[in-house]
Order: sequence, then C-alpha cells, then structure tokens
Amino acid sequence: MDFDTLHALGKTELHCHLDGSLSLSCIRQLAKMINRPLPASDDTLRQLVQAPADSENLADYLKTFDFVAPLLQTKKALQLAAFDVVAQAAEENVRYIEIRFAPAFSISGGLSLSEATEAVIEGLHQAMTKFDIVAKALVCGMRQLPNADNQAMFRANAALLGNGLVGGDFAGNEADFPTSVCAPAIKTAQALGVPLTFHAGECHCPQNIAEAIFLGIPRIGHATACFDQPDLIQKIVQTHTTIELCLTSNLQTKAARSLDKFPYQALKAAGAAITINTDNRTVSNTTLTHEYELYQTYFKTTAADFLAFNLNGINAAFISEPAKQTLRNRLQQDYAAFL
Ligand SMILES: O=c1[nH]cnc2c1ncn2[C@H]1C[C@H](O)[C@@H](CO)O1
Ligand SMILES: [Zn+2]
Repeated sequence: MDFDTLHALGKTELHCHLDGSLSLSCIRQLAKMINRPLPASDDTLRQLVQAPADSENLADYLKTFDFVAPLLQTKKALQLAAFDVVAQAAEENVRYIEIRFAPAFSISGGLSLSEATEAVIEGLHQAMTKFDIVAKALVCGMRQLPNADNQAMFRANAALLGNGLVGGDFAGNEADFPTSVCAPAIKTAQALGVPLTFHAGECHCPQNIAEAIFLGIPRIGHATACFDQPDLIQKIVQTHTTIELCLTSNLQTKAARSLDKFPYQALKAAGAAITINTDNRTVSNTTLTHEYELYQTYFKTTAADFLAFNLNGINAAFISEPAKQTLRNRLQQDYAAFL
C-alpha cells in the first residue's frame, strides 16, 4: 500500500504520550501564553523537542521531555495540548485513541492532581465534538517518584474514571526503578479499580515484563526485551496480555539495537495480541501512518494484519463492550476495500 492508502486506513492507538506529542504550532502557542521565548525557525525548535539522534538509552530519550513540561502547567494549556494531539490523530484517521500523561508533572503552577486530568479530559471532549474520533485519557504514575506520590495521584484521579479517564500507566526511568519497586503503587491503583497498562522491557530487562504480568497487568507498553525469551512470549500469549509496540521509539532508546532485535516477528508468530503505536509523535518524530509504513517495509505487514492489530487494540481498550462493538464495526468497514 502506498503512503496515502496507509494514511487513509482507519487506526486505533493505545500508547501515545501527551507531552511527547505536541505539534510545533501548539508548543509555540503554549510558550506564548507564558512569555517563553522560542527559536523563530521550526527546524531549530524541532531539534529541541525531538529525541537526540545520538540517544544511547531511555534516560537520554526522556531528557527531551523537560523542554515541554513548563508549558503544561495550567488548565488552558493542558486543554489545548489534549485538543492538539487528538487533532493530529484524527487527521490520520485514528478512530480510537488513549492519550496518557503524568499529572504529577503538571502541578507546579498550582493545579491539583485531579484538576490537571480534568483539563486534559476537557480538551479531549472538545476535540471529539470537532473530529470523528473517540479519545480517552490515561494517567501515568512515574517509576522514579516515591510510591506514596503515585498512590496519591491514583487516589486523586480514581473518581474521574468513566468520565473521560479510562485507566492508568507507569512510565519513566525503568533502568533504575524496576517493576518490583513500583508494586505498592500498582496494587493501590488496582485496588481503586484503575485499569492498568505498564511500560516494561525498554531496558533489556525481561524480568520487568514478567513481573508486570505476574501482578495482573493486562497490557504492556513496549515489552521489547521479550524478543529472545520464548517462555516469556508464551506467558504473554497464555495470559492474553496485549502488547503496545512502539518501533521508532525503541530504535531511538536502543531498547531494540536493530530491527531483528524488535519482538514483532516473534510475538506475531506466537499469536500474541499486538498493537502498533507512536509512543511520542514529536519526541520520536513520527506519526501512526509512518509507523505503519515502517512495518510494511520491514516486516511485510498486510492490510489484514493491520486490521487484526487494530481489533486487538479495541479488545484491550479500557472502554465498554458496546463502545468497542461500534468501533469494531467501523474498522471492519474501513478495511473492507483492502482485504
Ligand atoms: O517510552 C517511554 N518510556 C518510559 N517513559 C516514557 C516514555 N515515553 C514517555 N515517557 C514518560 C515521559 C513523560 O513525561 C511521561 C508522561 O507522559 O512518560
Ligand atoms: Zn510510552
């Protein structure tokens, strides 16, 4: 399929970070609101908000997020940001998206942990009235924060579940804060009834994936380190764990040092429920269409595969069964001409 066809295909995206996906025009608008000077040239600005070409690991990649954090400290800014990311997704025919962000990184201007989320949800709702897309929010605990902070965040946000917020995640510094360290906050989120996904396996550490599955987490972001672990892949399949693959991001963080160390083929061959995601549109300088193009080029992924991955995404989405059925019907229509 050519790029225009891939662009036109209906899509779903489970793994997209708000702060890593702001368009340059949105970044300029938010910077203006706080009188923060930015380089006049888009090329120069892009260099500041994209992961450096010489990133050696996840820690290098994550440093890029420091640039936008000061821009996301008011209700208005979070609303505009959420609207902006949904608009980008809708433009490339994403029918369902879950957008994640860390409330703890948006409270230095005086917002509470739940006010930050309410503002994101407001932006998602505004975008849904304008574009043909369903957009929901996930709140991220951060691995490097104390469990008490992540527990407070989930407690503050649990009441928003069902009102635009559909679940939670843990992101951040996986190399120094393995899954076991986060277990108390994971258990708190689960006890509060927060459906969870979880970043694991970005640091050559299959154990972090295994522990997340053991803790009963049904979706794993990345899971890259399973590529040479057949027993772990079997566990993923047996437990019906859905994997949120993020190819470009993995090459940048060196979670996968080359394409043959990316777990797509092994997971697909084993029958695992995989999905395709951007992770961070701006930081990774990608779009979901571009990710599809990479899979098609490198792995010969077909329209039937893309439909199956989208349906995996809907099955694992943190929404009601009737809402899922509507989206499944929509995707079946979208792909009918290509199968
Ligand atoms: O790929 C990732 N791995 C771990 N943490 C990540 C990744 N992409 C973004 N983050 C972090 C940085 C953001 O500030 C935070 C919330 O979106 O999540
Ligand atoms: Zn991520």
